[in-house]
This record gives sequence, C-alpha cells and structure tokens, in this order.
Amino acid sequence: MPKQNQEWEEEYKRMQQVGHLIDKKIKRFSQYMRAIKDRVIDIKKDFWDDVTVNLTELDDALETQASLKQQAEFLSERERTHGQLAWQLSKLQKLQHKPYFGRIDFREDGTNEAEKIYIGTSSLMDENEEDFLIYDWRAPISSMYYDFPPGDAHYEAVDETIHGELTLKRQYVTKQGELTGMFDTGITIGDGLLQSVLGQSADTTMKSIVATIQREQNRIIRNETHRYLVVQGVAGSGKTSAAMQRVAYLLYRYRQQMKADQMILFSPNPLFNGYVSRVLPELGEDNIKQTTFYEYIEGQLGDRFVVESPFEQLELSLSRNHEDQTERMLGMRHKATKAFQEQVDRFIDQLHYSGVEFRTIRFRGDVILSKNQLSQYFYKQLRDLPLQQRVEKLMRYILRHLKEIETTLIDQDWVEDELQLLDKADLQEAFSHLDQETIDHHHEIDAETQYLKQKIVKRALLPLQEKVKRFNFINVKKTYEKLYDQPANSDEMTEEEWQKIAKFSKQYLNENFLAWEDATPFLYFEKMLTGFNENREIKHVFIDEAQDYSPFQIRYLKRIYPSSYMTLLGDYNQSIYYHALLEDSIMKEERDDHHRIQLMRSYRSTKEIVDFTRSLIPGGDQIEPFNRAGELPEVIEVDHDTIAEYKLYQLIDRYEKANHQTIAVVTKNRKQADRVARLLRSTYETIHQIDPTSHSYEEGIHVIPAYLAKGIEFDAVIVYDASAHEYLNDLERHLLYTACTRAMHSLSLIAVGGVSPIIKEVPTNTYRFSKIHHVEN
Ligand SMILES: Nc1ncnc2c1ncn2[C@@H]1O[C@H](COP(=O)(O)OP(=O)(O)OP(=O)(O)O)[C@@H](O)[C@H]1O
Repeated sequence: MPKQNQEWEEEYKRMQQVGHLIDKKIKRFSQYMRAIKDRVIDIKKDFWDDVTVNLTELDDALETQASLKQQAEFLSERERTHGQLAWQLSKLQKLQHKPYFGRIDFREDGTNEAEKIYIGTSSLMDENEEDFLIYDWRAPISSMYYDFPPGDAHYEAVDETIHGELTLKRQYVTKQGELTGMFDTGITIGDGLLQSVLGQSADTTMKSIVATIQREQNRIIRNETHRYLVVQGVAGSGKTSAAMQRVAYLLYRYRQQMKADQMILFSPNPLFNGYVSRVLPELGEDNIKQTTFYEYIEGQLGDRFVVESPFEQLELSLSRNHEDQTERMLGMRHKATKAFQEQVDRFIDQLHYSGVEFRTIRFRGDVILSKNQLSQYFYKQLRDLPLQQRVEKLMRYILRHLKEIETTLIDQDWVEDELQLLDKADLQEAFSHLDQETIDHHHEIDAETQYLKQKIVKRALLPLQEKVKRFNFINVKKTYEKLYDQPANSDEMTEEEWQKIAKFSKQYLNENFLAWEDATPFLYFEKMLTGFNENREIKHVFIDEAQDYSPFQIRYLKRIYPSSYMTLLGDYNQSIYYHALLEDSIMKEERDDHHRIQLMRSYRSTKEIVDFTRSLIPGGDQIEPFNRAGELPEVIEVDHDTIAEYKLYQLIDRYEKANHQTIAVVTKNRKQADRVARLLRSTYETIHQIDPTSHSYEEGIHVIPAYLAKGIEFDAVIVYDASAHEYLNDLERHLLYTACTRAMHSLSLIAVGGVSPIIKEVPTNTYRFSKIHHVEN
C-alpha cells in the first residue's frame, strides 16, 4: 500500500476508534447520570422517612437537625455530581461530531521520538484515563498548532519554555464524526481549510474559528499579561471572533478563579448580541454577560430622564441639516474629550466650597429639613471632609433626623385616621407583638394603639428614607446645570462657542432630556458626588467596536470596573460617531498601560471586495486581503429613483439565484431604510427590516441602516444609495466603508444622481461601473 494510503487508513481508523470510545463514554455517563437522578428522586420522595424527627428533648432535636443536615448534604452532593456529569456529557456530544480538527507531531529537544498531539474542542483521555487521545485547543502544547509551521517550535509550559521541533502538521475534515479529508500543511494554518470555511454562506449567528485561528489572532486569544489589551483590526480581520475565542480560553485557563458571569461584553447593538450568542455554547462554554453601553446608561438614568440613544444621535449627525445643528455637533465633539472631563473635574473641585444644590426634605407637605439647612450642614459642619464623605455623612444625618421625629409624628391627626383603616393582619400582628404579661386591659389597649401608630409612621416614612439613601436630597441635575454657567477655560474652543453649547445643554436638561453626549458626563458627575458603585465581581470587560466610545466613556468604564482586565477591539476606519473622528480616539492613543495589537489581514470578504473597500479609506493599501476569489463589486449610477428601484430588484433576483442566503440592502439612515423596505414589501413576501431593538436576523432579504449592520455580515450587500448626496464627509466615508465591508461574497452599490466622490477615488479596475439612463425592457 502506498504510504499516503496507509496513513489515510490509519487516520481513518483512529478517528473511528476515538469515535467508539466517545460513544462508549457517552453511554456510560448517561447511565451513571440516570442512576444518580433516580437516586435523587428516591431520596426526595423518602426524605421524611429517612430522617428521624423527634423534638421532645434538646438532644433529640439536635439529632434530628444532624439527620436533616446529613440528608441535605447527601442530596446536594449528588446534584453537584449530576451537574458535572451533564457538563462533561455535553462536551463529549460535541466531540462526537468532530473529535479533533488538527494534529501536530512534536519532538521535544533531548528526545528522539515525536509525540502525536491531536487537537479538538476539548480533551479526551483514553480508556484507562492515562493518555490524552485529544488535547483541548487551549492546552499550552496546542498553541504550537496555531503559532508554527513545521520546523523549530516552542510553547510555554507552567513555568518554562519547552523547545523542540514540529515534524508534522495536519488538518482534518470530518462529517458526522467520520474522517472525510486531511491535508498536511507547511504553513501556520493551511489556506485550504480557511478557503473552504470562508467560502461558505454567511450564517445568521457567528461561528467559532477554533480550527483555523491565525497566529496573530492567537496572540490576542492567549494574551494573559496585559491589563488593557487594545486590538486595532481592519474590517473582517476577526476581532470579534478572536474575542469570543479569548473568552473561551480565559475560562479554561482560570476555571477555578473565574466563571462566565464574571465577564461582560459591551456590544454595539442588540442584534450583535444575538449574533455572537452561539459561539461560546458551540465551544462548550457558558455565555458571558452581554449588554450595550446604552442599555447600561439607560438602566442608570432612564427613570429620571429621557436618554437619547446613540443611534438617535447618529441619525442627527448624519442628517443634512448640519447648519442648524452646528452647536449640537460642537457639543458632541467637546463632551467626548478628556478636556471636558477635566472641565467637569474642575467644576467638582469648586463644589467643595459652594454650589451643590439640595432639595428640601418634606414629609406630607411639611418641611423636615430645608435645603438651606442641608447646605449649611454640608458646607459648615462637614466642610473639611472630601465631597463623597460629606454626602454620605449628610445622608446619615438626615436619616437620624427622620428617626428622631418619628415620636413627634405619632400624635398627628393623619396617623389617627390611618389607624382606623388598618386591616386585620396588622391588628393581629400588633396583638402578638405585645408583651404577653400585660395584665391591665387598659394598659394593653394603649400599648397596642401606640405600637400601631409607630408602625404607621415608620411605614409612611419608608419611601422618604429610601430616597434619602439614594441621595435624592441632592439636586444633581440643578448642580450639573451650573457647569454650563462656568467659563470653559479650554484650549479646545472659544468662550463664545462654549456659551452656545451651554445654552442648549441647559435647555435639554430642563426638559429632562439627556442628549447622548451628555449622558456619560452626567452619570460621571453624579457618581463623583454620590460615589461610584464599583463592580469588583467582573474580572474581565470586553468592548467591541471600541472606536465608537469616547475617551470619556472609556474612562468611565475603567472607573466602574476598577479591578477588571479589559480587551478593547475596534477599527478607527469604522468610527461612525461624530466624536470618534477625534484624534485622541482610544484606538489611536498610545499609552504605556495599553498593549496594542494590530490586525491587517481581512478574512470576511473576497479579495475583489477587499481590494475595492480598502481604497475607500486612507491607508487602506496596508490592508491585506485573504486570497479568496469572487466577482468584482459593481457600481451602478442611475438618473432617478425609478431606475434605482428597478436595478435593486434585478440585483436581489440575481443574488437569490446565486443562492445567497442572506442579502442586505444597506442604507445610510433609518428614513431610507423605511422607504426601501416599503418599496420591497410590495414585491417580496418577506422583508426583514432591522431596527435598534432587533435581537436576531434570519435568512432572506434584509433592509438595515449601516450603523446597525456593525459587526455582522451578509452573503451579499447592496448599498442604496451611494450617491454624492449621501456620502461626502469623513463620517460618511467611515459609514460607507462599514456598509461595504459587511459583504462576504457579493457587493454592489446603487447611486442615484452622481456617484459619491469617495467612490470616485477608488481605482476603476477594482469594480465594474455602469451608468443607466433608462430602464431596459
Ligand atoms: N481564523 C479564522 N478562521 C476562519 N474564519 C475567520 C477567521 N478569522 C476571521 N474569520 C471570519 O471572518 C469574518 C469576520 O470576522 P469578525 O467578524 O470576527 O471580524 P471583525 O474584525 O470583528 O470584523 P468587523 O470589524 O468588520 O465587524 C467572520 O466570518 C469570521 O468567521
């Protein structure tokens, strides 16, 4: 038999054998689990029969207690074992479909023989639990699979670096647990496998990339040394994929110290949350916490303000009424900066001496403590303390005061009135509470009334006490407003410009409206006064699309997660918020405490699409396309809407015939999306229109504003409309780039009137251009 065939035979057989062992283990685990379950049911059923309940004597009662405790411990021990087995079983079931995807043969220096290391999503021991048949992809030794071609290689073991030689590197293709292909590779990860993975249709949920992780991505996944890891990666470079793999890696490495719910992912929108939600379960791990920054802010402030969403703010900055909005735009920019944070900090410093606005404490309309009294106490008695301590002390002072007045309130008429309205349960409770030894009947009635009255007063005071505990006695809004009465003293803008910002900012606050750019500064300000409720439970924060966060927002997040590690992933060319055009964007900032990794290779789209899209942005020539061939993108210029609509139908039909599962018509804003969706609904039965609340998407035709398509991908993308009227400035350039880079296999752009000048900068050999003046029959 030729060597190749023989090797194939051996590999085929091995996978079969491993498969049998997995089946066997699954069977054994299932039986064991069933037995435990039956036992637990029996125990629960017979629980009271098996404990001896005797409470007559102290000794007997203690014995009963011990017996109960023993039974309960026995139960929980069984339940724990059941849980662990279920977890292992689910891992085995995953291995059943694909036991392993790779193999390296590694000969450690000083030894003669190479060890065969088979790598899969989790590890598997042989029958005797002695040798690894499969190594978990996250095991230290597995890292060489991602990091080295055959030849010299090394990996980090517990406390030393192991050197040696990779004598073989092999990849496997499997179907339902059966080996269907294998190839040896001379490079880090074979392009062949990657080609076939990337050539597939877009999924409506993200897949794990465990079998084809690239070396540069592996550096992100396995980074354990840096507190703040910043990944600047071009569109489609696998930032999100690497982040999800990194979560799985960290959960494996720190299994004893960290659980999935101690990590949190801030994502750009709810749709993205749904999109990535399957990756970790696919890898056999629990999902981590997920939220959007807006959801977080809304949770903090939504009960007091109408908080503008980032998308509403974006719609505004993308509208063509910039002229009317000059001040607002100026404000958006300024309020994102560190300079503004310093301005807020300076203002807070001043509040040490004067300026905090208080609310008069009233109870049933009567003044308990006037705002002047509170201010006096704050600025005189407590003046030597730091602000937050003062606020805390003042809170305690007010609560003490409320306690003191309880007795004086008891004799007020309203208490008597409420006494008459008490229900039976209250009266019964009062009886049982009273001292059993009260003999004198009159005495008893008095005491009972007194007790009930106290209870009425306490109950009535409760909501006020709660408010006080939440520092409601400080009028944060009114205090914050005073910030806008201060001069800016900033190099960033003239005082005149600041005055304009100040005017509308105050007006918004008065209307209880928090513009998105004011939301974080306001919350920061509030927390600086009343204290940050720092979250030390969370050990790792992931921020995707980090380029869209202002420096102010990032600083805020660092503040509320003070002991957490952070992984920030983004792409400054996809910055779509007005403030994010600032030079001091987090993605560009060089800081000693930030470790930066750049990803320049783009995997999502065909080479043709990458060649086109990279020319839309400055410095795009640095972007390296992955070599997967497809058709040239198409730019279609039409004279008016009717032809555009006709072309839109034509393209959709073409993409449907090409078997593209997900087709997206990407618009610039919501208004356009509404219009296009209305139009398409007249022809197609199902059109999915994505809005800021969408949590998932399906196969079919979608209409989506570009800013909601962030982070996700489609087989085919049609940008509508890519005209000079819509895409002109830097922000729109980023938006257009984001829209086009969502396409995996096909991309076309329809422009009504003149094509955007941004597209005109793109070399004409990277796309097909057509200009249509009338509809062909
Ligand atoms: N090593 C890899 N193996 C297989 N597929 C990969 C790999 N890296 C990236 N991909 C694929 O490329 C596509 C883009 O990946 P991902 O969404 O993680 O990139 P991104 O950098 O977050 O993109 P963007 O910033 O444009 O949203 C996905 O389909 C992903 O599965």
